[in-house]
Amino acid sequence: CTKKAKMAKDNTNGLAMCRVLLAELEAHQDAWPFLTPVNHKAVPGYRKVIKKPMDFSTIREKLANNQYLNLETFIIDVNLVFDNCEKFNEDDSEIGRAGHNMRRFFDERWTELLM
Ligand SMILES: Cc1ncccc1N[C@@H](C)c1ccc2c(c1)OCCCO2
Repeated sequence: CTKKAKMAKDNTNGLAMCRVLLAELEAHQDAWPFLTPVNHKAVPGYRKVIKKPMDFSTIREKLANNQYLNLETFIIDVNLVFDNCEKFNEDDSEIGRAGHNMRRFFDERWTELLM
């Protein structure tokens, strides 16, 4: 088993974990604000404030197009969803709370799967 073969196996395992984690994020009851791209026509100011929009359906598309090298690049996009949420929404708002709940859920799940 060469180093390269081990790396390839790790990436395969990592990508399998991305699929499991994404399915769980999409199924979460607090996922509703994050399932599709924010329509900037329906949300004034969003396009100006949020430089790198991201949502679960875009992550699903990127995963299907093999655009994630490994688990790490996937985690970066998921965290972008939650960082955008914190930037735009008050902590004490429906969407803000959903974002905090989803981030906590995600952090707990990927650390469980990895440890
Ligand atoms: C994650 C996020 N951050 C900031 C604003 C919106 C969103 N999510 C989008 C999908 C959304 C959620 C609720 C909405 C909405 C759009 O349409 C405008 C009317 C109110 O209802």
